[in-house]
Amino acid sequence: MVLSPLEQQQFSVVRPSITPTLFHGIPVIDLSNPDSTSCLVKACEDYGFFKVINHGIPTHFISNLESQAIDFFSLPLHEKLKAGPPNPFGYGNKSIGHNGDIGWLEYLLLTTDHDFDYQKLASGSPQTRESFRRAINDYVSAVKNMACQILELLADGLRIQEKNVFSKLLMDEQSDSVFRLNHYPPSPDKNLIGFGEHTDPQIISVLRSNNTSGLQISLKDDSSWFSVPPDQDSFFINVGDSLQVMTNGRFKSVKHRVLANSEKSRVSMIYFGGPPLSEKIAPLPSLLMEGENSSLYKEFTWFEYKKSAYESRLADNRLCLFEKIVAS
Ligand SMILES: C=C1C[C@]23C[C@@]1(O)CC[C@H]2[C@@]12CC[C@H](O)[C@@](C)(C(=O)O1)[C@H]2[C@@H]3C(=O)O
Ligand SMILES: O=C(O)CCC(=O)C(=O)O
Ligand SMILES: [Fe+2]
Repeated sequence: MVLSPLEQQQFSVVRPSITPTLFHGIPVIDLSNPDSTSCLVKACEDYGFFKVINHGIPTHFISNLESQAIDFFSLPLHEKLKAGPPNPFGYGNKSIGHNGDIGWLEYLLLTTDHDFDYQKLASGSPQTRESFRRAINDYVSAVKNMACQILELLADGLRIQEKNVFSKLLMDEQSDSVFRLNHYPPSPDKNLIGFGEHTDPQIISVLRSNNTSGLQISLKDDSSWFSVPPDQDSFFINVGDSLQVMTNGRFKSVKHRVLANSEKSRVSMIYFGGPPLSEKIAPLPSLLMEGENSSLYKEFTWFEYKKSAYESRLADNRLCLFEKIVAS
């Protein structure tokens, strides 16, 4: 990929100024260990981010999808562009969202229901497209089940009676979940931003990447960045804005970004578990203090939040529009 003069200007604006530190303290959750619940809750409170091992997702679902994604991204640009633009779903190149954000990446943004027209997936035989579609479906179904398992453990850890209070939103037929394949080619400059800083608007995000570094997280209100050592055999989980609201701020929606790598390409696959559009998002009553109106957020529907989020720039604080003004 080559940058146009205009893009060069835009990219120079997003050059990071702080040298990142490798973060070795990432909570590691062993999903095969029945005692992991309290560590899970703590990880969501402290960081809104953790790594999952012993997840039980078949390795071939991951490797099959990764190799088909690489085949797709290896196609000539004019073929890939036939699967775009991503409004809302399809192939995108450097431009992220519709409000001027750019990054050193190309991607495929897909619905997790059957709305996406796989015919758009560029050249190749109908069999190639069918096999790509099947690889995506197998992977997404497995990862969605894992996300639900995690959400049920979290509800349990928060002593919420209704164990599926979060997971039912992803399991709902109308769930507005998204799947994304990102490809960051080796960059001409090691300080280029691959995917600018942001929080994910949904409930939970499940990220898997190859062994190329680049993901960074920012902890709590600190503005310094920590690099996440890549691990292609594990999954990384982000708490999204909606889960922060449903837990009345107890869980933190983690700020993250990706720096491009000047030596190797990075391929990531992310499932964003979201609620149905009509779902009301508000702090769960059992997490509020009894007898007091301690809710930090105004109630909104996922449709309202998503609309507002998609009108914002990546780095904007999207939740502040929905925060209650607390009298001092
Ligand atoms: C700049 C934008 C891209 C984004 C929509 C938005 O207006 C703000 C949120 C962005 C984000 C971040 C997480 C996911 O990658 C994503 C698909 C999402 O739901 O919200 C992207 C959106 C996008 O790439 O369209
Ligand atoms: O590609 C990655 O590793 C992360 C990308 C990301 O944060 C996103 O797509 O929302
Ligand atoms: Fe993200």
